[in-house]
Amino acid sequence: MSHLDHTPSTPGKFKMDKSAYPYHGGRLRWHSSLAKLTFWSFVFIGVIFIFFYRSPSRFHSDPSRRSLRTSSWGGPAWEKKVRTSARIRSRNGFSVLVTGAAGFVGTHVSSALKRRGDGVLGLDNFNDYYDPTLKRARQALLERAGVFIVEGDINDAALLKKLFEVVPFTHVMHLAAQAGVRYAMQNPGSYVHSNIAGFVSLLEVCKEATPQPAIVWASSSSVYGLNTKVPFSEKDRTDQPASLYAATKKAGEEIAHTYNHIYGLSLTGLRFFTVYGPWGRPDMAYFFFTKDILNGKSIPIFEGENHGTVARDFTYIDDIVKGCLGALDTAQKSTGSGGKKKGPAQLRVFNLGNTSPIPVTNLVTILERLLKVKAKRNVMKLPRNGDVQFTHANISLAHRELGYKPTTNLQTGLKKFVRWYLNYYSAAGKKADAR
Ligand SMILES: O=C(O)[C@H]1O[C@H](OP(=O)(O)OP(=O)(O)OC[C@H]2O[C@@H](n3ccc(=O)[nH]c3=O)[C@H](O)[C@@H]2O)[C@H](O)[C@@H](O)[C@H]1O
Repeated sequence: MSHLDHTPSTPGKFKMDKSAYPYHGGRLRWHSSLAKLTFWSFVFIGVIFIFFYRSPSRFHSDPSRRSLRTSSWGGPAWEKKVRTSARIRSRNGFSVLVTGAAGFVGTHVSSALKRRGDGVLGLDNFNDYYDPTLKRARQALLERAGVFIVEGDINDAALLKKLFEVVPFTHVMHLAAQAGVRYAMQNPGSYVHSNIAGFVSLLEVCKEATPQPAIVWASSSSVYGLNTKVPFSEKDRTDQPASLYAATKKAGEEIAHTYNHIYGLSLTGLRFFTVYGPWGRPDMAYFFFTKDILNGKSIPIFEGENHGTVARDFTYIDDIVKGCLGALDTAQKSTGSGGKKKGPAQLRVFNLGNTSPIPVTNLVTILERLLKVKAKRNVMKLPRNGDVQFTHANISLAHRELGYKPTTNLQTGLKKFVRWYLNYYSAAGKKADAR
């Protein structure tokens, strides 16, 4: 019988029993030291394996985990870049921290603020929810305009604290989020990480700041969920979200109420309505429809029950930027400092839409004309993926309070988008990467 039969099933309790061996003298001692060496080598390899296997994977596909890893920051040169970027260059200007600055809306808002003389510092984790090269190209655009984007995650409290130590930001334009209605079914953790934990992490640093900044942040038209009353008004119910994305944006509005109530933070939520335009997001329909029409690929066009149309109140990016700047310009100061509230603070929510919902099929027709290519339409029932059948914004409140007045219709806006798309993707022979 081989001595292996004496090996218990739980190796950890394994104890070498010499009596199981018939040999004595030098040979026995040699055998037992070889066995010990073999045993401890396996233990050592096991420990190494566990260490590497358990450590965060550099190639983990879940952006919500990788985005916590931030590149190195700090030091005098880095602080100088931060201060220079955030320096106010116009009388009564603002110093704004723009989170998600390498994103679609973030890039446009940062550029507009910088152009009018505000100080702007960007923060972005450059995750790969969609093509990071597009984010890097936006970053280069902003760098040329004098906007520095710190590479980091809004969940990195130490980094946020450092930024507020270096710059007394007057405002935060919070646009960093996990966007996309349908992706929430594939990666729910990313929505909790960015839209809930990330927002709380940011608010925790803002409430401790002295002075506290005023905060304007991106909510979403999706909070109206399954509502049927149109157009959607800010006072309407928002308790029937159709997607996890919508639920995290609704939660954001409740979290904003809490930090306003306890700490005196001035908070303005903007409910964006399907924003589109140059430098847009490849995961959105107008963008990947363009790519697929050009590539002769069929495009899935959703329709409602009984062939009902699916429509969106598509809103052009330049109009959205005006709404964002109007919200920043009318934001009252936060009343607290160092985490202590000193009086009631402003709390607002606005619809930023175009007030003219357009069926998706019409969007495709406009794209066909602009691209001069016939689309291969694959009409299909609206899948149960978090999509809603229609959105339609009542913007009278934003018009009254922010002076918000959208001027770009879908035909005009898509023409500008297509011009940018053809130029961007042909210029460097870039491959369009839409999710
Ligand atoms: O307003 C918002 O707050 C949200 O706007 C955007 O969501 P949506 O309005 O869903 O935009 P988008 O995906 O471009 O689909 C456009 C239309 O095409 C339909 N659609 C979509 C995909 C497809 O394959 N086929 C199709 O018909 C689809 O049913 C829809 O009717 C942002 O992504 C989101 O982050 C959030 O900001």
